[in-house]
Amino acid sequence: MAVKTLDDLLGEGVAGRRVLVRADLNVPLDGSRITDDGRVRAALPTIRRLADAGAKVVVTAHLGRPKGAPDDRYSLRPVAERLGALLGAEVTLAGDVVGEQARSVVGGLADGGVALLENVRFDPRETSKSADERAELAGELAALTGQDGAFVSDGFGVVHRKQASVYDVARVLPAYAGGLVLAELDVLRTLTGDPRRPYTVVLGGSKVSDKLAVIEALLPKVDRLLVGGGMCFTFLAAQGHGVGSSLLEQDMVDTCKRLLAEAGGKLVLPVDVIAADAFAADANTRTVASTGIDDGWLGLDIGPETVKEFAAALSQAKTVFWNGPMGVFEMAPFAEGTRGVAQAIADSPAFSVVGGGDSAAAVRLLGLPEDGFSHISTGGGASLEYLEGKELPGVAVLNEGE
Ligand SMILES: Nc1ncnc2c1ncn2[C@@H]1O[C@H](COP(=O)(O)OP(=O)(O)O)[C@@H](O)[C@H]1O
Ligand SMILES: O=C(OP(=O)(O)O)[C@H](O)COP(=O)(O)O
Repeated sequence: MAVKTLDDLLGEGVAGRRVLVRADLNVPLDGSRITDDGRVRAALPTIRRLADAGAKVVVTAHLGRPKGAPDDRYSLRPVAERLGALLGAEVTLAGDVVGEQARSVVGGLADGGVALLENVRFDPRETSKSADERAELAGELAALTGQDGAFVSDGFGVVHRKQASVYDVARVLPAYAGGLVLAELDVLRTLTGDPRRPYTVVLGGSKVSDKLAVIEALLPKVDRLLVGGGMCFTFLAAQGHGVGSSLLEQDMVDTCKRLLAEAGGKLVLPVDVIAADAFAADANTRTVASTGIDDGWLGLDIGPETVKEFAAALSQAKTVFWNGPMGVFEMAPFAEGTRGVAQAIADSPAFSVVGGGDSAAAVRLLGLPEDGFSHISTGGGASLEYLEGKELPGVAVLNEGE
């Protein structure tokens, strides 16, 4: 049976009904200041359509990776304010996830009103490995919507997570795919069929163990895999090079050795890096060969020779997918690698997709031309897992409906 969509739900009529929307509002923050609100903007159309149709919209989302307990640093307060400002209507933030405050805020919603529940990862059941615990939270989220509630899955960036507010809740409430999820899948589908070649994938960022697992599946599908960012140091260590205090996934070193052997010349690593003596914008820095980062130093960006090599490979490509910044672009001394690679993609006529919260933010924050990319996706890990051919739990569950 085909997935039911937001259009189907609107066709059924939502006036006066409480509709739970899972959005991905995981925005980059500097303290409590949102540095890029791309994900909030991407969530607007679905929320707006439901509110305009008279639904009482209850949004649930996560921010960062808190440890399953309330933590003010990860509060969605700034997001509620931004969402309200962009909608032009007040968005009340419930002070908890499914507790008394959530029930009271949701109970007080008028038709067309929007409320945001506090960071769903404050509840340990959200990310629990126990299906029973997740189902319990899903039941409590569903209960907030009352008798004729519905669930709209619109957090594309999180559909690869088998979590209570993404997966389990869709088994309890009538579930519908939101416009953002459908639009993202439409674009990514074009990359899985028969991409124009050479097909070059660029990987970086800091979610190293998540993404190392993806490389194995991607290698046979791509012509070139350029690896920078925090990703590259486990590979450099696997080649026997010193990586100093750089981001390193020690227990993946053997996997990286195997991947390097399997990849032949397809997998391209940096030849130089910008090393720093501290993780700070005012650290001392030097450009060093990637074959030798001294103890006490850490690689925080790819170097200028690497940017040239990556840019040359990208200029040949006909299809490009990029996820993960090449360095700690949030600090100016370590932004040039990301800027150089992003510019090379923007300059190339290839069909190009950039995915990921931080990668998309980098494009905007570094002032690159957004129209240089064929598509800017809100999901990094989700896009990668889709391209890898993996089933996305948050999408698969929508197919389970009656
Ligand atoms: N060499 C590095 N060392 C540490 N962190 C890095 C390095 N390169 C990039 N990063 C960090 O990676 C983060 C983004 O990673 P990730 O979440 O995997 O990307 P995305 O959100 O685009 O999927 C950025 O905050 C950036 O500072
Ligand atoms: O930022 C996200 O993913 P991304 O960094 O892969 O784009 C999503 O909000 C998912 O977050 P998670 O990787 O903590 O589950």
